[in-house]
Amino acid sequence: MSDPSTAPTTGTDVSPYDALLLLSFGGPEKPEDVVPFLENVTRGRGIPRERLVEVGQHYFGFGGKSPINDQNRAFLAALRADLKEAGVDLPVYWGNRNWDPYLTDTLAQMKADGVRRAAVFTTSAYASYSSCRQYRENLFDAAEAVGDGNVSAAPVLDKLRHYFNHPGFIEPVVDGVLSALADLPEDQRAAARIVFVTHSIPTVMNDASGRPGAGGAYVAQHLDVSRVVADRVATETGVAHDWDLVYCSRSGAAHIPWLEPDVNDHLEELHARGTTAVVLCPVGFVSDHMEVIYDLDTEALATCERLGMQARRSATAGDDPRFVAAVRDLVLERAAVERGEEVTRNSVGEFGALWDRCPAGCCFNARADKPTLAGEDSPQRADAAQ
Ligand SMILES: CC1=C(CCC(=O)O)c2cc3nc(cc4[nH]c(cc5[nH]c(cc1n2)c(C)c5CCC(=O)O)c(CCC(=O)O)c4C)C(CCC(=O)O)=C3C
Ligand SMILES: [Fe+2]
Repeated sequence: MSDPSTAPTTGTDVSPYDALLLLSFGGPEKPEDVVPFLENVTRGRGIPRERLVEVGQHYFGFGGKSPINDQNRAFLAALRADLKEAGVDLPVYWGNRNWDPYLTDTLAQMKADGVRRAAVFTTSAYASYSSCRQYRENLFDAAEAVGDGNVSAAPVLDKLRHYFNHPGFIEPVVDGVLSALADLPEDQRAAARIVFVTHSIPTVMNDASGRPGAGGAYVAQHLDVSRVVADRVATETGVAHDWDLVYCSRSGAAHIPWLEPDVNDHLEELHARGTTAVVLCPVGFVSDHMEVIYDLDTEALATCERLGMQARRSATAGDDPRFVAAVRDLVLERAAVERGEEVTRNSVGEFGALWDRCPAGCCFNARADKPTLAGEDSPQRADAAQ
C-alpha cells in the first residue's frame, strides 16, 4: 500500500505490449440507435419489457444519445496526449461491448495493423460478472472471430488489474465530494451525509463476485472505496461526515433480489430520520453515464427537491488527468511484471493491488458458463505472440 500522492510509475518501456485497448460498454448516438442498442445489451438476459420501455425513455429524454461515447472519445484523446507527453509510444484503440465501434471490429483492425499483444483497460472499476467477467467473455468472442476460431491467432489480450483502489481513481472522487460539500449552503455543510451510489446487481451476482469461494467482492470493494473517500474528506474538512452505500438502476424481474436500498428509498428514509443535506457520490461509475445523468441528476435530485433536502451530485473521475495517468501507471506496471521485473503497485484501502489475471471461476455466472480471456485459465498463450 502506498501514499495516495504517489506519482505514477516512471519509465517508458511498454514491451511486451504494442498497443493499448480501451474497452467500454457503448451507447446509442441518436434516437434510431436506442432500440437496437437495448437489444444488444439485453439479448438473452430476461429483462422485462416494461423495464426496457422505461430505460428507452431515459435515452429518448436525452435526445436518443448516451453520454458514454463522447466521454470515451474525450478519454481517448486525453490518454493519447498523456502517453505522448510522458514519452510512451503506444497506439490506443477503442472498442465496445454493445455499440459501434464494436470490439470485434477494433480487434480485427488491431490484427491488420500488426498488433501482437495488447493491454486492455475497461471503463468498469470493480469486480462482478457485469463489470469484469462479461468483458473477458467479450474478449474471447472477439479473439475467436478475429482468429477464425483460434483465439491464439488473434492479438494476445491482457486485461489490466482492477483499479477501484488506485489513487488516480480515488483522488478525483475525493475532490468531487469536497467541491460538492463546498457548494452546499454553509449552515448545512457540516451535517451533510455522503451517499455513495453504485449500479445495483442481482444479489447472486454479488455473492459470486471476486475469487471463487470468497464472494461479495463487488459490495466489499465499494465499501472499501467509500470508506477511503470518506476518511480523506474528513481529513481535508475536519468533519467526519456520516456515509452510506446505496444503489441505483435496478432492473430484472421484480421477484429476483437485487442489491438494496435503492437511492430514492434511502433518501426518503434519511429525510424521515432528520437528514437535511446530502452529497450524492456516484462512486460506482467512472464517468457521467446515463445512470448518473438520469438516475441521480434527474430522479434522485428530484426526490431530494420534493423532500426539501439540500443535495449536490459530486463529479465522477471522467477524464481527470490523475485518472488518465493511472492508466499509464497500470500499463507500465503490468508491462514490467510481464518482463519479470519487480514493481511497486499503487493502491489505497484495505485490499491492496489485486491480481493481474483473474482466478479461474472468478465472478462466475452460473446462468452461462462461457469461455473467457485474460484470466489464469486463459486459452490464449502469451508466448504465441512472441
Ligand atoms: C455492474 C454494472 C455496470 C458497471 C458499471 C460500469 O461499467 O460503469 C453496468 C454498466 C452500464 N450499464 C449500462 C446500460 C445498461 N445496463 C443494463 C442492464 C444491466 N446492467 C447491469 C449491471 C451493470 N451495468 C445488470 C446486472 C443489468 C441487467 C442485465 C444484464 O445482466 O446484463 C441495461 C438494460 C436495461 C436495464 O435493465 O436497465 C442498460 C441499457 C451502461 C451504459 C450507460 C450509458 O449509456 O451511459 C453502462 C456503462
Ligand atoms: Fe448496466
